[in-house]
Amino acid sequence: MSILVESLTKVYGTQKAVDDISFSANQGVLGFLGPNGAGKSTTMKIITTFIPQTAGKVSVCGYDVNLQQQEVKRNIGYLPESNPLYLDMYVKESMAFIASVHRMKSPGKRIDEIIEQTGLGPEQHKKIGQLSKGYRQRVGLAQAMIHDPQVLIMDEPTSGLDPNQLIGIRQLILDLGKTKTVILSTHIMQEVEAVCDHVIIINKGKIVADDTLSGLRDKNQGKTLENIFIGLTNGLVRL
Ligand SMILES: Nc1ncnc2c1ncn2[C@@H]1O[C@H](COP(=O)(O)OP(=O)(O)OP(=O)(O)O)[C@@H](O)[C@H]1O
Repeated sequence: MSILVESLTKVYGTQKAVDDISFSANQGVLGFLGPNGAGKSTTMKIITTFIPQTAGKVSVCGYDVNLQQQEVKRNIGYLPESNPLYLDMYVKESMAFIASVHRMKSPGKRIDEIIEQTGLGPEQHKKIGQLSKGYRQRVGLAQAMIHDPQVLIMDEPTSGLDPNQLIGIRQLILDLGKTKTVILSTHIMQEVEAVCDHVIIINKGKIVADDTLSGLRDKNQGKTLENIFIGLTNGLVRL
């Protein structure tokens, strides 16, 4: 199992952001959905070792996020929601920097490969600060993928992109899901329909649906994914 989350809870002060959730993920694209404040980013930050949990157990490729952080980081790529980038660095220079953080030896070939894969070729000689939002997002993706991790966690990777760029990034996510485990957090239901095999819906820190996209549709015949989401996150339906 690539990702195993067991009875995970996170409390910030008096606020319970994640409340005793369990799920697993394997190769493919898992859509991680929920309304604002549901606990998605918190869960992703725990899986990627950025913050500790209050209770429960999380492992990535068999490695415990608390006890084996280096192994987890080696196996995971993370594109956070507001992705911090070094605006003064050139695209290629930034890739080389991230490769050095991962202690990659002779990363030149891999950098060229990832620039090609993320469609950054035409912009690769620019500074990150000179890039459009969509291309900056591609830089973030390229940085998350440079060390070829088995697991990729993406927090709203297509927010603010134009329709052409959206298609490009979605295709990339779809391709990644053929060999890797991808967790994709998004508010765009069309995107979920386009790329996800498996869907988890979280509401107020609790999982209210965990199913394949087709399973979810079968159980809610005639409803759009948007209506299923609204029903589940307003407490009207429980699966
Ligand atoms: N550092 C923090 N300190 C206190 N409360 C926090 C902190 N980070 C998140 N929270 C709270 O935890 C809850 C879950 O937040 P989280 O960011 O995980 O939600 P989300 O599902 O990612 O939302 P969104 O879709 O808006 O990004 C929210 O009520 C939020 O205010």
